Amino acid sequence: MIRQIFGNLSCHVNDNKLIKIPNLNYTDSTAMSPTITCGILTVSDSCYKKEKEDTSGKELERAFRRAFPSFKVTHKDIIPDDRDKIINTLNKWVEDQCNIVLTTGGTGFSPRDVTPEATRAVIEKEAPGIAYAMITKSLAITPMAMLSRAVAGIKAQSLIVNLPGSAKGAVECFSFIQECIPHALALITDNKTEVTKKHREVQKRVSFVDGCGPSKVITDNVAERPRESTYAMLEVDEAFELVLKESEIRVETERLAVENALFRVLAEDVLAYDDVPPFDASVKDGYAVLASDGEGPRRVRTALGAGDAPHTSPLQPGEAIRIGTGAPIPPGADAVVQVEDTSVLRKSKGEEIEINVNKAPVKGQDIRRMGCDVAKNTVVLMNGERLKAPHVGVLAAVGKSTVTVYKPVSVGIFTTGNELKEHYEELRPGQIRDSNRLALINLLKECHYECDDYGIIRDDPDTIKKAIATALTINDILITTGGVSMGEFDFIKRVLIEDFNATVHFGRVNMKPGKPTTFATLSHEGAKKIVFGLPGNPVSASVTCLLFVIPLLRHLEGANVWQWPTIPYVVSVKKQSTDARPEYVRAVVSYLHGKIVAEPNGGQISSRLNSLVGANGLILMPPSMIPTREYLSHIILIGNLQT
Ligand SMILES: Nc1nc2c(c(=O)[nH]1)N[C@H]1C(S)=C(S)[C@@H](COP(=O)(O)OP(=O)(O)OC[C@H]3O[C@@H](n4cnc5c(N)ncnc54)[C@H](O)[C@@H]3O)O[C@H]1N2
Ligand code: MOO
Ligand SMILES: [Mg+2]
Repeated sequence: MIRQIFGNLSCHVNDNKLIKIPNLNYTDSTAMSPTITCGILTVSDSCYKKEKEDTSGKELERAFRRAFPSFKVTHKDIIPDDRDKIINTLNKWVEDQCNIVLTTGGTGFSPRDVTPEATRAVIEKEAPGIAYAMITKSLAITPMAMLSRAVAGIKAQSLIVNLPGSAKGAVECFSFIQECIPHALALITDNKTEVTKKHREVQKRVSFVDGCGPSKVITDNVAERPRESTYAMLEVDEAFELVLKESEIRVETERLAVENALFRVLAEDVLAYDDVPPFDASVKDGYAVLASDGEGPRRVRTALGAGDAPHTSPLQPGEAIRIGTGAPIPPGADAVVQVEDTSVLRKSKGEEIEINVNKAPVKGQDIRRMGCDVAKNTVVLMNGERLKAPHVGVLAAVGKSTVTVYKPVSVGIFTTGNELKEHYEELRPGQIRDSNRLALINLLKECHYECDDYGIIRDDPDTIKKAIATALTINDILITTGGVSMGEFDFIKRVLIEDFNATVHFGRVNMKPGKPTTFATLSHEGAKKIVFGLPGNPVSASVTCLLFVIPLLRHLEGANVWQWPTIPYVVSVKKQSTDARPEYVRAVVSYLHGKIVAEPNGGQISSRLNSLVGANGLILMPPSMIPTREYLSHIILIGNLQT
């Protein structure tokens, strides 16, 4: 059974423990007063006529509320692509003192698209930087972004921003500018306290950044570093949803000879060039006969083996043609009688002259009809299927010599830590061997992904910055390990934010192991890049690679199955630890006497990589405060089930 592994995890959540900060990448200045108000205006002929649902307006409102829980959406409307109507509505909302008006729709090239023109007629000052930011960031996702004509500007104390008409485009563009909205509004409304605070923040050199969310902590000084992480603790399923949502990058395809395509994912539906088999063929070694002759004697006219062409005149009543398995059925014959159901009546010089059919044949018996395995011009394999041995065999059978497959995204990896040495080096006091790099590179290899190795990087912001820049110039996805928790040498998040202007979508996940798992996207040299900052503890690094990185790689590679298979499993809740996180227990899972049995694979401390040696499953243990003794959970199968 294959299904999404994270689908049912939310039931394991202890709500009291959740810190729900839905968006991490803005400053929601709740301290600003009075309450900021927003209007969301959908400009669309078809939505106005109710021919289409207004998903863009709804999604945008949702994104806005998530980003700014303390702001109020006071105005909403759907109007047609009509210049005067747009102008009137915008003017009315400005008069009503809406602080920010987001429009969606009418920004493109079609004749009816007039939102930018109407907006320009209303605003007093244009804010081209906002439109520029949206276009630049969108270009990293799609070249279509260059077709946007969106305008942003200020009238009185209102900021008006045009967003694209598609729900995805509108929400995406909003996410690109949301960070600056509170400060923009503080400036427009002349909120001096907020403005000064922000200016001080921006000018200060950032040393400890933990979180870029509401309680962004900025200090030069270790004694003032945050005592609590300011990253929201996301549930695993929430976090993975974000990974999927935020990881849209262009995936290329290539054409490969079938013999080199093992484990690649098909990027086309494959049609059979030929019928398989290409002719009616015998299923047995025996005699091609006429069923209507019933049982009794047959004169053996000739013989046909596999590979022979059936160039014989049609079979006559009373005749048989000796036939081999896979040989073409001769014209006229309508059944095959296996040799076991016959006896020899007459022979000459070792050749059969006459045989007896001992059992009356049935019409069609032991004949494999042309195209019965695969019919010509039908789809035999579908886009998204990963090619394993039988797939390659089927491709060969239907006469396919090359196939279009997706190119796997390119991945790079480095580990961080001043304590780390290569596995072949001598250790000095305080040093340990780097096990994460080889474990992860080989875990990826097991899943058929190659990655570029950038070695061990010291815990130093400049060195980390250079390593990230080098890797992201070559790779689309970067995996790092270490340096993502609360320590004074944990620099990964800080470098990503400060030096790469990355959006850190999450920096903490409610899971054991793997709590400080970090996921960020950024634009580097004009292209969108993805960074997984995995925790340094060896088990944490491997488990989070299994649960986040590998499913994403499969998804990006176009595979229609990207999650590990799961099986339902009842766990007995014995432990009572203070650590409330749901735990992914490394286990040996077997099928014994009709039952699934799972044994934890020794000590489960996050440094003990041996817990993964021989483990084929991760038992999801509920958080320790769940009071029941038995709990229906599931096992994630990361290897083959033992029997
Ligand atoms: N005050 C807090 N401390 C820690 C927390 C926390 O919430 N508050 N979280 C703990 C958890 S959970 C984890 S997991 C780790 C993650 O730490 P980092 O990602 O910052 O990783 P490092 O500090 O660099 O290293 C942690 C640990 O792993 C060893 N390590 C690192 N890299 C490798 C490698 N390539 N091969 C082998 N071993 C490696 C390193 O020596 C450390 O022992 O943070 C906890 N702390
Ligand atoms: O979450 Mo950490 O990964 O416990 O060791
Ligand atoms: Mg650390």
